[in-house]
Amino acid sequence: MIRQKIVAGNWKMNGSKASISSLVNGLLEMSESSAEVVVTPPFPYLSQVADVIAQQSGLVLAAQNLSQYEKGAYTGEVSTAMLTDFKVTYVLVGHSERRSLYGETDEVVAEKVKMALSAGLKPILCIGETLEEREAEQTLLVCERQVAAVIDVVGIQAFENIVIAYEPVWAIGTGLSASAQQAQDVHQAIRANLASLSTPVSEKVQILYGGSVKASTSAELFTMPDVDGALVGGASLDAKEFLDIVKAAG
Ligand SMILES: O=C(CO)COP(=O)(O)O
Repeated sequence: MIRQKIVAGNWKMNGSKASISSLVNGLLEMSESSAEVVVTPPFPYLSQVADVIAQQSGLVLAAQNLSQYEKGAYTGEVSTAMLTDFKVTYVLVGHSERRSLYGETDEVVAEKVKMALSAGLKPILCIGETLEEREAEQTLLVCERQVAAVIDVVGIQAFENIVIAYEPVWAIGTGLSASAQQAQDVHQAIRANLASLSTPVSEKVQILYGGSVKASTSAELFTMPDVDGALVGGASLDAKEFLDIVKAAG
């Protein structure tokens, strides 16, 4: 099955009004691409980016996080209704930084996925093992556990509307990317695991790779049959570098 590639930039906690304006303007130089191109600004800049991309199709808006609660006394949180108000399409859920620095458990991640889906947002479910877990040969076990926790809450069919991002923790922000083959091996195993529950769903689900993706490594990465795009951190802060990754996706 042909799956559309997604190239998503996760800007994390970076930028200012001025730098984000110039980054988005740089991205508007994008030429035709068969890939879906997604940008994920920090919350305060969603509106600024939404306004620019409303006038220029080709970029799709994502948020970095959401609350698992609907509304009310949750100081500092952002609800799905607020995200849909700004025409957000995708939302990252369970990024490893959220899991490790903010204590998001598999259960919280699953609740957030459920909340996102109920509002019509598409979750990009981030999974991946630490270096310690890889060395203990637990990579697949960890990924399967993280996916299973979500299946338990939303069911396998819901994965028709969920994107998976495999982001090995040891490759995030370290400059140490997984090789294209290492990514392919894990993606294939994740898909096979989903196939044991539903082949149509497993064939449809897009699995992105994230972790030190650069323009120079992305071409090989995108030749892998089970790699359906990339979730890019650092390199997405540079318009030219990011657009080169988009180009490599086709
Ligand atoms: O965490 C990531 C994307 O969500 C990857 O970050 P880097 O590309 O900076 O390693």
